[in-house]
Amino acid sequence: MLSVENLTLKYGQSQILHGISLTAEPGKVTAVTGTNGVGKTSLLKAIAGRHPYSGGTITLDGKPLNHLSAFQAGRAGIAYVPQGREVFPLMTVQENLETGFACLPRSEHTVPPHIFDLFPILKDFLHRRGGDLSGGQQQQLAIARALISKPRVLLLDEPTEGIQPNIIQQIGRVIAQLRDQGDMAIILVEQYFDFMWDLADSFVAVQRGAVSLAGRAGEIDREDLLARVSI
Ligand SMILES: Nc1ncnc2c1ncn2[C@@H]1O[C@H](COP(=O)(O)OP(=O)(O)OP(=O)(O)O)[C@@H](O)[C@H]1O
Repeated sequence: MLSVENLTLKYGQSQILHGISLTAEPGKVTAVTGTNGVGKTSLLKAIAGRHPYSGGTITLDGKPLNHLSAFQAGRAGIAYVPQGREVFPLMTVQENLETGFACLPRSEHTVPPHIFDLFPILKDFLHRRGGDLSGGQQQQLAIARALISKPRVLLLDEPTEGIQPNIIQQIGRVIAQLRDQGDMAIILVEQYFDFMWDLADSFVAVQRGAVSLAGRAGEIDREDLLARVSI
């Protein structure tokens, strides 16, 4: 289980996260939602070692992850799918997938076949350049690349942003499949309300860098949550 406690984060003098706490359990989707600029991406970056946090703790299965670098976080089992996907446009799909090997020992540098069961289109397009894929295909590639390291925690930052509806559905099915495997904790940052409402096992609403509402599916009131994440 990933546990974040009282996390604070600053950009220069400006404090963005004011003591965020959440837990993400294996086999569950934890949705983090909120309007633009409340600090959702900053939270994921802190967990993924992409930006230093100024206070609080992050633990994985009880073991503190003390201000890890992105590489160390990857080695510890945390994979991050950034907002905007960050696919390398001039590299092929195969080469993009291979960048996911960075945190793995050389003996494990193979793309597991189940990646192509989840995303068959990537097998067909292995030799296409990343930049020639559609937005939805790039999103699938970005998730597949993150899965290469067999993470224990998968961080997804707005996977539906700018994606056509049929691919959104497909991405939803993949997230549900990964959740149902039972061994991966998934943190889904998402503003597409119905998508995350249908998928998540628990919810964390963030307002101005702090948690304003949190609870499990079934316990949380839909309208209450919706009101907190709407402009
Ligand atoms: N590198 C940075 N330097 C300074 N300020 C930043 C930086 N990155 C983000 N911010 C600011 O921090 C705040 C939180 O940004 P963040 O991207 O974490 O929010 P968010 O909830 O993910 O928003 P969005 O949904 O628009 O991605 C915003 O006010 C943003 O302008």
